[in-house]
Amino acid sequence: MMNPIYIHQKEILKRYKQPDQYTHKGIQGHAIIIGGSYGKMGAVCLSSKACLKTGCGLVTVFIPKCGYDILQIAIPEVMVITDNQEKFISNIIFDITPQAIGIGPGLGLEIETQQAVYKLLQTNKIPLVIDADALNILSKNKEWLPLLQPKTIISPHPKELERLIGKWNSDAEKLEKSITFSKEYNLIIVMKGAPTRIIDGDTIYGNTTGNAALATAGTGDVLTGMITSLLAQSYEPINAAILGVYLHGLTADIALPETGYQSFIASDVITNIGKAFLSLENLSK
Ligand SMILES: NC(=O)C1=CN([C@@H]2O[C@H](COP(=O)(O)OP(=O)(O)OC[C@H]3O[C@@H](n4cnc5c(N)ncnc54)[C@H](OP(=O)(O)O)[C@@H]3O)[C@@H](O)[C@H]2O)[C@@H](O)CC1
Ligand SMILES: Nc1ncnc2c1ncn2[C@@H]1O[C@H](COP(=O)(O)OP(=O)(O)O)[C@@H](O)[C@H]1O
Ligand SMILES: [Mg+2]
Repeated sequence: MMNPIYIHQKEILKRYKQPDQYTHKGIQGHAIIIGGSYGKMGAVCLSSKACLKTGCGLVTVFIPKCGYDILQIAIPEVMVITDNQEKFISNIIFDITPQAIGIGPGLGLEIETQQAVYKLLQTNKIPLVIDADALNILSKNKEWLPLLQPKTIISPHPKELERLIGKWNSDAEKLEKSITFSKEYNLIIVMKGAPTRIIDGDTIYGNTTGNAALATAGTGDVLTGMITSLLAQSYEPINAAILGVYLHGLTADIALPETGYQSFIASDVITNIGKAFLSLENLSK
């Protein structure tokens, strides 16, 4: 098995694209975040806000009806499309053409939601990030995996990964099984953990940022929004995954002296995305 390529500043600066002074929101990418269910609308709030704060020009969410007021009040910059169902998603239809889709945060596992995901995967050609319950839905329906477009990004935490690839007995076996899975379906796996590793076929990237402050509800939902944002801004999927994971970890490193491990929450990731980007800008000068 190959040694990991460690993602340090040098690796990041090779991949980071500086903003164009004359850009406008219409060419900064339009992303859609699909997720939410009754009691888990916070996951979509976090994900969509992180998506905007990572530089995407326009962000739309697709959520069940019960989330309409929540989203519009929590993040006025985000546009909202609702499902016909009140408490969960049952049919994903939207009349926009986004450049990237993030699906899964807070989505739930209702049978109708599972069917809606199936329908989307059957026709979707837009770059996609799959997380949380959308991954759990795939675990319950593994025969749908061949529907995924090449280089779709999946971002499982260890339990979600186990549901997808089965149990492992050592870290080496976990990596081996993940590489086999990545090659079989031609996927990029953001293998979340401490540290997070990114698997693209036989290539393993090891992230170098982040700390235990990230062990708190919703930080994964934020990461989904960040990676989706970079995809919508035309980053290649592997670069969106690498840069997203790096910046996400960097926010926790930047915030730690002020928040300590205990009081850091997922919203603090979002608050510090700006400083994380600025540190890249300073380095590239
Ligand atoms: N505010 C909101 O709206 C929020 C909404 N959210 C939404 O909730 C939905 C369910 O997502 P979820 O991840 O909480 O549940 P689930 O898939 O059963 O996994 C939990 C189990 O996995 C394990 N585990 C996890 N991490 C691990 C690790 N690093 N290392 C090892 N094990 C680890 C651990 O298992 P254990 O160790 O207990 O066996 C744990 O019990 C999803 O849609 C999500 O988006 C949340 O994001 C929170 C904020
Ligand atoms: N001890 C840790 N050190 C570094 N990163 C961590 C640690 N614990 C969790 N993380 C990171 O926090 C995020 C948690 O994601 P996830 O489990 O999906 O959370 P949620 O579903 O609540 O949003 C991942 O990016 C993971 O790598
Ligand atoms: Mg998660």
